[in-house]
Amino acid sequence: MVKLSTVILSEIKQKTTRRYLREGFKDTLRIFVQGGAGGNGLPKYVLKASCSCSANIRNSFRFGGVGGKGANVVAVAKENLTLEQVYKANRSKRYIAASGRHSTHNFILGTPGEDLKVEVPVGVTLVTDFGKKLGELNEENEELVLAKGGPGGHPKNGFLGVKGEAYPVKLDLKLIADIGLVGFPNAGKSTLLKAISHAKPRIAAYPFTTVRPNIGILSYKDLRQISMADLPGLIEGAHKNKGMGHQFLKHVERTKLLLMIVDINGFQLSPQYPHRSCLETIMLLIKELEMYNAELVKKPSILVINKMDTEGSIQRFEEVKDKLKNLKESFKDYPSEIRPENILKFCDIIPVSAKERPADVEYVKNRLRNLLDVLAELEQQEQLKANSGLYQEIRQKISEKQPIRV
Ligand SMILES: Nc1nc2c(ncn2[C@@H]2O[C@H](COP(=O)(O)OP(=O)(O)OP(=O)(O)O)[C@@H](O)[C@H]2O)c(=O)[nH]1
Repeated sequence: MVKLSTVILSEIKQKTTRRYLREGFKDTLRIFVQGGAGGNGLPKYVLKASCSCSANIRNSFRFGGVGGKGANVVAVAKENLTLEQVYKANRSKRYIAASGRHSTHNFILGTPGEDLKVEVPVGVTLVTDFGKKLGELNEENEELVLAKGGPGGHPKNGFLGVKGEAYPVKLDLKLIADIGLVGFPNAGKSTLLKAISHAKPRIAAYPFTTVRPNIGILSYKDLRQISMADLPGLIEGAHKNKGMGHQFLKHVERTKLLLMIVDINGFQLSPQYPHRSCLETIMLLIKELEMYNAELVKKPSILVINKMDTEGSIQRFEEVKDKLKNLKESFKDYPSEIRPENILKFCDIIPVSAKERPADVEYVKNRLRNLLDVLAELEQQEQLKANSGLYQEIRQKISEKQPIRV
């Protein structure tokens, strides 16, 4: 018995001691929202002679007084707010809006409750427990009604105020960055982010130093700024929920460009795991992206091969260079469990030393900007095309209705 409990306890202990799992970065928060109840109406329309309301109002409500509408719970997006701050501001996580006032002889029209505003970070998606997406808030001061207040009591509902909507809502924060930096632990993501931007990520010679996404800003001479998010914790088998699983991959969904970074020497998570070569690492990373969301693989991407200052790196790069040009062919002999079905087409493959060679980092920085500029131009052209179609349609409709008189 004693032995059994020791075994169970030691298992529990093992499961909870991973440091990187305990750190407190919140990118989801579940709250409970409830709209206010409507106030009761006044069934009797026998209004006192002393009623202070005007004859007009009394006339309009001669069938009885109407209760005030219950208040809504409304989410308001705020920049520079984190989900931790939302949680700390209200640890109960319950947001219950005020009820509407009852209708009285003196106040036939009950006063509606005042909406309850919940400040949430910009970039949040709001989903109910039933999987219904209420909406997204992507701009400062954008608002979204989370739970509607109930209508006040009136003749049609028997003068009884109706309860407001009530349910739990999940706040799902997706960082909004132009570039998403993905790679297995120790590839040099933090080192590159630090060298390329003003971010101050933690860097150490062991995996999982980064436990939360870091955002760096790439500043250019013409004052253009580009944001880059370092998304940590991705490991082989993340789709089976290993490590932090795909916890941070959702942030990639909103980035315009993927920057995949691998160590030229490959990667080994721990002695229990097989050593993966640089090519295998790329394959596994694509597989993980694909397992999370096949759409991610279609994103424009750049591949950075890091640690090109280490011994034997040049020779290794020479060996792998040609294989990188035709990934489909290079991956074909691997077993299907680790081989992705879709192949990511890199816009560029850049060998660098993020730690030792600032010129390499500068090159990556400029290349990223070029690519984002090209993407923006393409997007603009697409939009113009779509708009010109729309304008033509509108013009045609107008001319059909009002033929141009010459
Ligand atoms: N020789 C060499 N070492 C590098 C280079 N880039 C990073 N490193 C080292 O590799 C180790 C891991 O670097 P990080 O930048 O922390 O790697 P990471 O991908 O952010 O790791 P996680 O935080 O675990 O996700 C550190 O010891 C770095 O100093 C490089 O270009 N050359």
